[in-house]
Amino acid sequence: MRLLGQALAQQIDVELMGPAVGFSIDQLMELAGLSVAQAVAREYTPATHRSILVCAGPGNNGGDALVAARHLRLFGFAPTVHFPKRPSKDLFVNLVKQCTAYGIPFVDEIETPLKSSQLVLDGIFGFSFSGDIRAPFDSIIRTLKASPVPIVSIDIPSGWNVEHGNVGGIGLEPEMLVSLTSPKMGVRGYRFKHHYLGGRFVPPALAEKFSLNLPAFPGTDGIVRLDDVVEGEGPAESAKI
Ligand SMILES: NC(=O)C1=CN([C@@H]2O[C@H](COP(=O)(O)OP(=O)(O)OC[C@H]3O[C@@H](n4cnc5c(N)ncnc54)[C@H](O)[C@@H]3O)[C@@H](O)[C@H]2O)[C@H](O)CC1
Ligand SMILES: [K+]
Repeated sequence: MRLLGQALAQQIDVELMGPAVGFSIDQLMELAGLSVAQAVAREYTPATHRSILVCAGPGNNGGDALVAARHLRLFGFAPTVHFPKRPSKDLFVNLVKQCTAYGIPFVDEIETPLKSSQLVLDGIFGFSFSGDIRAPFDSIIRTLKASPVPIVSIDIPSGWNVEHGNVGGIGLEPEMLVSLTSPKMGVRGYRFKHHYLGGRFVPPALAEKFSLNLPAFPGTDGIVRLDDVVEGEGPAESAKI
């Protein structure tokens, strides 16, 4: 598999939504979030991990988390969402509306709900994260790091540099990662307890164009388990596993 740097991940995103392919962000986000919920349900059950604290950030990684929350609710889990910085775009307003219609509560702080959660879903930052973690996400990430509740991260653990990984150890340390499109360079060399690839939406011609070398998704599944340590070599943008 080709590991993606920040620029390449963003370029593929742009091409997916460009004139040649024609996806809308809503479509991609729905498929991404559904695959995250399916991967969570593959590894955890409502009997043991019913209460899930979903932390949604200010970008599309947060949108994926809101979509996943909605599907997790239908799969028998009880998500609670913390979404402190909400974009004004219709897409996000409607995702909040949908969660509310599904009876999913929104909370203003995470300390209390974290104590009664069995799992955290990390949709704080994705492939556009860079620089030092700004408020309020700095304290959210600190609180999550200090908690024993296991974390599932969407696309890349939040706080990790997309290309260089957990620089300074400031990022989350999830037990599960659901990479979307293809794993990011920052996770090279790490072994997660569970690592899945989701986001089964890349047209074969685009995968070919970028030499993504994606694994086969079994049957009709939207997810595939990646068992190996994420390895890769070569310069930025061209690392492979
Ligand atoms: N093709 C795909 O794989 C798809 C992936 N999806 C998901 O989208 C995210 C990437 O979304 P994007 O909106 O580009 O960015 P982020 O979610 O990473 O967040 C940007 C957001 O965060 C703010 N920010 C950046 N750095 C910091 C910082 N240091 N401190 C505080 N805030 C920061 C920034 O200002 C923005 O507001 C990808 O990872 C997938 O999860 C799509 O859903 C579908 C297609
Ligand atoms: K994340």
